[in-house]
Amino acid sequence: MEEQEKWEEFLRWASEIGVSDSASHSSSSSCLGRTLVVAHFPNQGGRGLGAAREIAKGELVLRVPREALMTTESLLLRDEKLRIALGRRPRLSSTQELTICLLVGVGKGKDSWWYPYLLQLPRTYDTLASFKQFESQALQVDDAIWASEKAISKVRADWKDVVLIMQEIGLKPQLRSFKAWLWASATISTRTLHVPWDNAGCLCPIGDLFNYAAPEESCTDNEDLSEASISSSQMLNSERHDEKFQRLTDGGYEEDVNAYCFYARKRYKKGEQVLLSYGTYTNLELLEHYGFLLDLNPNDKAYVPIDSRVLSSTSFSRESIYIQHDGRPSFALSSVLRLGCAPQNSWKAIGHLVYTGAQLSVDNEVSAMKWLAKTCLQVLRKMPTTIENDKLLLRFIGEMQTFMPPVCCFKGQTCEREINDFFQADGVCDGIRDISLPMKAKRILERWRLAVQWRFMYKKMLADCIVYCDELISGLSISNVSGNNGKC
Ligand SMILES: C[S@@+](CC[C@H](N)C(=O)[O-])C[C@H]1O[C@@H](n2cnc3c(N)ncnc32)[C@H](O)[C@@H]1O
Repeated sequence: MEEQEKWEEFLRWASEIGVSDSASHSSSSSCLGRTLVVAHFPNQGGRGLGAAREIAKGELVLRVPREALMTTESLLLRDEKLRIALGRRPRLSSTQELTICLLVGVGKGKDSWWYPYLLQLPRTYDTLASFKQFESQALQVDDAIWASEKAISKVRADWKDVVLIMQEIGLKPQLRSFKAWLWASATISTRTLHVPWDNAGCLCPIGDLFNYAAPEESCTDNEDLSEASISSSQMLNSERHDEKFQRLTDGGYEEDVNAYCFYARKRYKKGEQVLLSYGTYTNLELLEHYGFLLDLNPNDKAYVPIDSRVLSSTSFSRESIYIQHDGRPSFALSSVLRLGCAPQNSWKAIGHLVYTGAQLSVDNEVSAMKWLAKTCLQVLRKMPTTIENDKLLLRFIGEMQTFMPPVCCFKGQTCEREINDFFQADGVCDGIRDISLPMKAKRILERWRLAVQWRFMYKKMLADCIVYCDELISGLSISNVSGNNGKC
């Protein structure tokens, strides 16, 4: 079957089971077309859902009935043998169960009820768990390397746990392999949506085509519902779901209608991509769970080492002490630094002031900012490459992704060693012919690009923090001098 045919078959199947982008009932052969269309958005997730018309903020844009959702429960309902096998293993995690169920579903081929949906799933993913040693090392920052190594060993341990069960239930050897497990776990990690009855969540046909945008803090007034040109029934829906604007995600399972419902988080023009917030994630978390990064992520964070004595003398959690995406210290980081730069014997007495976020004194503020700038600089200096090196390397990787320049092109470049390491990495040179890279090498190249982009953005946050601190210090010094002048 041609790709187009498979796709139309999928939309027909979804329409027949009640998936719809329209509030009014329709017997159309496609579940989309009235509010949403599938389109390609090269810089924002590739395949995604675009607005088929102007969409008002708060409007219901898609409804996926419970029957269409692929969950462990719905899969087990259709497979008694599997239900009995899993029933005998109560120690499996809900995600392990769903992963096995998904592989069993894939193994059924055309006999699976979800076959048209399964055919549309991506073949590969770039989540941290799929990183090999070369890509993990390319992250350069210990915490990030550790996160990727942890993700890799977790997915392997989960697989080892269930190999016997998969054999027992007669899963074909290629579906029992680690490669298949990695694929199924990444499918679940990147595509499941929350449901109240299962921690593993659900796979939601059509609903999982929404690409991600980070949640915004507040919605602008000029996008108010009253201005939107929506019908009264849509308005009713909008009013009913007013509270959803306050939430971090804009879709959810609704018991009263037995369906997963998705709402527009803002007004969309025709043709614009309709995006969904899966939650608040740093770039490392996005990479870990979804295999991509945002160039501009308002929730990104960089952690710097802090003296444990200062840390333990406040009640701020370690997670709250970070540099923000724009280089500014978080409230907790500023507070902790102010305390750390004050004499230790005064910590108890000034603790309450620190929690209010107030500056203690100009000198204290300058010391805190100096300490932060110095720490960022030390961290940057310890990195194997600079921001400029990474920028250049990203350019080279981009070029290598479109055409393969001869290796001698990189001779003498600062990133020559890392490029050589790429060619030494497992699988890159297998089957390499003149200028075209084999598929496996292209996958490694993409994951390497993500790793370099991640470390580049991490370093950029530290560099921006230095600029922020320097500006603050000079501002404070000027006002201090003029203040002193005034006194004199
Ligand atoms: C739920 S799926 C969204 C649909 C997906 N693009 C598809 O073709 O099926 C989530 C995946 O889409 C991609 N994605 C989503 N939002 C993205 C974004 N803003 N930028 C880049 N990739 C994104 C990532 O690969 C992610 O794992």
